[in-house]
Parts: sequence; C-alpha cells; structure tokens
Amino acid sequence: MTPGARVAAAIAVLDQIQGGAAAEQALTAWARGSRFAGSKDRAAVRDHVFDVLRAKRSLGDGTGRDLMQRLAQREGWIIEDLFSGDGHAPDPLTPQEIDALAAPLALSDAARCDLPDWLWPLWQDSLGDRAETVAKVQQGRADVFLRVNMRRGSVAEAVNTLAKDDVSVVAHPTVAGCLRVVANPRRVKTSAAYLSGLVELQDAASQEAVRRVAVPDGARVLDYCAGGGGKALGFADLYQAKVFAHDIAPQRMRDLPARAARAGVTITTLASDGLGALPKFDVVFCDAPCTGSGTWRRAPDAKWRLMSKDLAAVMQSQGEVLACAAPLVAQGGQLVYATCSILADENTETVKTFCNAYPEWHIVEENQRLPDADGDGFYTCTLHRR
Ligand SMILES: C[S@@+](CC[C@H](N)C(=O)[O-])C[C@H]1O[C@@H](n2cnc3c(N)ncnc32)[C@H](O)[C@@H]1O
Repeated sequence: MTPGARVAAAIAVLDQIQGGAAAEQALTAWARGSRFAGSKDRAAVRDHVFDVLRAKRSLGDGTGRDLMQRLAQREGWIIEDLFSGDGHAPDPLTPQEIDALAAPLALSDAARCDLPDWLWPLWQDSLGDRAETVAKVQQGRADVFLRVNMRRGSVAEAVNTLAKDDVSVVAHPTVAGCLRVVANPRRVKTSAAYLSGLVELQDAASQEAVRRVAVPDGARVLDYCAGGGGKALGFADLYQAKVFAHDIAPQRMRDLPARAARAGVTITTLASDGLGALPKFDVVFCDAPCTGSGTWRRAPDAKWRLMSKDLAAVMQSQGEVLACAAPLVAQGGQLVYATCSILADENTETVKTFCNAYPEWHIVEENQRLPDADGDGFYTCTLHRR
C-alpha cells in the first residue's frame, strides 16, 4: 500500500470508530476485508489510528478525514502527497478544507489535554499541578517493555538472544530485569527469546509493582484478580513462593497454564467456589478492575468510551474485591491493592473507604506511579491487619 492508501484506510477505520465501533474491532474488520494489506501496512494503519485516538480532541474531533488531515499537519507530513487522489489515496483537500486547516482550533483545557469534559475536574483533583503534563504524556506513544524471566536465563542472555532476532533492547533505568525495546517491537512475539519463555511482555510499572511486594521464601501468594496472569507470572519468577491465581471470570486465565509452562514456573489456578475454605495466603495481590487511566497511551479509545457511570461501577467492584480478598489473608500477611489507574477515586479513595469499613486494616505503604517515558501509571497500596 502507498502512504496515501494507508491514510485512506485509517480514515475508513476512524469513521467506524467515530460511529461507535471499538478501535480493535474496527481495525480487525478492516484487516479481514483487506487481504492485500501486508503486516507493515496493517501496522502503519494501526499507528495512524492510535496516534489520532490519543489526541482526538486536540486534533478537532471530526470525521476520519478531518482527523487525518490534522494529524498530518501536526506531524509535518506533506499533505498534498498523501491526499493526492492517486490510486487509493484520499481525494485532494477542497478549498474549504484548506481554509479550515489553516485556522487554529479553539480548544477548552480538557480538549487541549485530550480528556472528556466530565473527567477533567477529577483528573485535576487527582493530579493537581501535574494534570496537564500527565495528560500530554498520554497523547504520545508508549514504549514496549519486557521482563526477563530469571528462571530461563540472565539479562545478558536475553539481550543477546533478542539481538539475534533483530530486537534491540536497553536496560530500564530503575526496574531490575526490565528491558525497553528500542528497535523492532513487533518482532518480539515471534522471537526465540519470547517463545522460549526467556522474556515476557510486561510494562515496567507492573514489574515494579510485583518487585515492591516483600515476599518471604515459601510464602503462599494469591493473585486474586489474575486475568491473563501477568502478575502471577512475575511473582513465580521472582520469588521462592507458591503462587496461586484466581479470577471471577476464570476464562480470562485460560492462557495461564501455557504461559506458566513457557516460563518454567508453577501456578495453581483456583476457582471462586471453596476459596475461603483453603489455607490462608501470606500475600493476596488484588490487581483490581479499573479504568486503566494510567495505560491510555496503549488503549486510547478507552478514555473516550469511559462514562462517569462506568467509573462509579468500577469503584464499586474495587470495594467488592477488597472486601472479598481481605478474609483470605493469613494472620500477619499482606493485602496488596493495585490498579493501573491514576485517578484518586480508584486508589486512595477506594482504600480509604475500605479501611473505614474494616478498621482492622491499615495502610503500610502506598505508591502512585504516573505515566512517563519509563512506564505506565500504576498504584499499589500494602495493607496489614492490626
Ligand atoms: C486489571 S485486570 C487484571 C490484570 C492481570 N492481573 C494481569 O496482570 O494481566 C482485573 C481483573 O479482575 C477481575 N475481577 C473483576 N472483579 C473481580 C472480583 N470481584 N473478584 C476477582 N476478580 C475480579 C477481572 O475479571 C479482570 O480479569
């Protein structure tokens, strides 16, 4: 596909999304109907779509065609070359479009920061004088990070094995065993290092969250909201612990046995029924359902789809998770609450509400990481029983 044809494809996908389709579904539907598109074309179209979605409001929030014109302008691309009308490229700009593009957009603070109006005050309450900076970080792309699985080899072995597949990495500045992919991130999943379990895809912030937990040798660790099992795999790799995984939706853990086998670790999945009758756990890690506001660079349509009623529902789930997980913690054990959100309502406020309802629990350590060049936003709070 020519660069113009890729822009035309992105316009079609963006129109679907602006019409209410989810981004991943719209991209998948386009790819299915475009068998002529190679992997580089699909990647380029996806990048265009996601670059627009991260900054949809500050680009003027119009049709797919309007948005791609504004993106091209922002990126300094030669618009006439892309909107040429040649082959499968979009039609040339009309005189009205040329005038519209020349006029600066009148943007509210929320639009400039690419957030929905209803969320902007909550965002400011949560982030104070960093509200704008953090919002603007989320307008850009996030790097891909890998966790070296120490059970399979060393960091040096991982770096060398990845290099053989042309995947270049550098060490994360603060998180041990974490590598930033600096070339060919799309080759990771087919690389020998990944297929042999030497590296796992995981954001630096999630890796740091697992490393923050002090897990004694022989401890029983429960990843209570395991989902795909990223945190459980991290615990099993890093600590001499017996690791268990649970999720209210057990089908989300379906790939975990294969992932654990690839990593060379043992993780026991547990059903909700009978969980309370099992011996208690020394660590119960609750990677609670959340808005994902710390990861919106990776899933940018989530911030546009989120409604205030969704935030209320997610906060209710978070309270339920803590209330159900707390009794599973052994005497002297730790309850760790975590989210990949940066909204105080889902973090400090949820924990405060829990501690008010269950005063036997108190906060021992709290950490809020904000999204930046070195990873996503992530919150952890360790609670002990009095
Ligand atoms: C943020 S995701 C977990 C991500 C996962 N830990 C990982 O690292 O890939 C939250 C998970 O919590 C689960 N969940 C939601 N409500 C729950 C509940 N009441 N009890 C247990 N799990 C719950 C969801 O099914 C979802 O898989």
